[in-house]
Amino acid sequence: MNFDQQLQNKIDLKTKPLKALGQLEEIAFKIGKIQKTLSPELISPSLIIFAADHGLAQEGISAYPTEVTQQMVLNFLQGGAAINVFCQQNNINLKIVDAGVNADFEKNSNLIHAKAGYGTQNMLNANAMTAEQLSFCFQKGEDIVDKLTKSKCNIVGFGEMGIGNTSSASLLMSSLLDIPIEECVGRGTGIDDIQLYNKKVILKRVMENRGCPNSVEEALLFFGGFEIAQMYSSMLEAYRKNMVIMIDGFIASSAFLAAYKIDPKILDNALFCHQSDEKGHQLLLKKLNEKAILKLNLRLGEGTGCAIAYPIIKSAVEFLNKMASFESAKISNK
Ligand SMILES: Cc1cc2ncn([C@H]3O[C@H](COP(=O)(O)O)[C@@H](O)[C@H]3O)c2cc1C
Ligand SMILES: O=C(O)c1cccnc1
Repeated sequence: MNFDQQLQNKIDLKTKPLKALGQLEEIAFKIGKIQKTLSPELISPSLIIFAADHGLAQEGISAYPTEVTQQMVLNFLQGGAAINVFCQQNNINLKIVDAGVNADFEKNSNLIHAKAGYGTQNMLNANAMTAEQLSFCFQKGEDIVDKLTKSKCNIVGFGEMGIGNTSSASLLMSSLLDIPIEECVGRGTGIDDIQLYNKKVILKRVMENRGCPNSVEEALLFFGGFEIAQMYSSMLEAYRKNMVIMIDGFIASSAFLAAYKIDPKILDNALFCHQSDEKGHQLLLKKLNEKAILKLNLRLGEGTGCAIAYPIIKSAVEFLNKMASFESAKISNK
């Protein structure tokens, strides 16, 4: 029996009808395969929120003002956001990264300073970032995950905060998958019909003004943001370090899509924690041929889908390690 067969056999011989633990069995198989063991472990689960501002937010493409990005970073540091509550509930270690917020923050042990600028450029008039800023983001994203693995962490989720970033995510999705932008644009923080119409017009104009990117790097350079570029390189580094990678909603998935375009094998390490209500996410998952763990109509970001799905992921590992087999429990198998 090869390793895959041994792992499947261990799952199949648990005291349950064949396949009766459904998607939990797929998760257990995936994690066993990542860690190349029949007895996988989840160590020091962590979640990193990348925060940054977006120049395009000046164009009225979000329901909320840009100051909310910096205000939410303070909320994360004070423990008051949704992600704080769910991370605390599930013992997930949380770090916040200032990837390029339009404000300066006081030193804080939970805040990582990785500022590429005070927000991206307005993409209508210029590339979101310079080549220097992009390579800075790549370096920081890698360093952050590298440091995390020093604490033996082997499972990491990625979240984000940045008013206007559903626009970046839609532009990345449209350009990387060659799908018309209309199919990739949604209501983000909850814009109304008129604002949605305006958002589509603006994003079409961005695409005309920037042109068609010739590479993943160029797509990130054109459409940003700093938090998405850092998430992208962090995900690739997490893959190189063979971690289990938890993917949140639409925005995190757009960063993942960019990473996938560079190295499709990253899919082997990824768990899509939930299907966001943001239009575009369902199609993105379909294009990757991936099924999310949860569908709770969340449309928040911050990594909340990862933190909520984590106990389910843990259940998959627990049943694989702790459930009796037909043989050990002396139960008749068919
Ligand atoms: C209070 C508040 C908390 C948030 N936490 C995440 N987002 C989410 O909404 C933003 C994306 O939506 P859009 O592109 O429409 O601006 C991101 O910051 C995302 O993380 C929030 C948004 C708000 C207003
Ligand atoms: O799915 C997401 O990541 C999302 C959706 C809406 C707003 N912010 C984030």
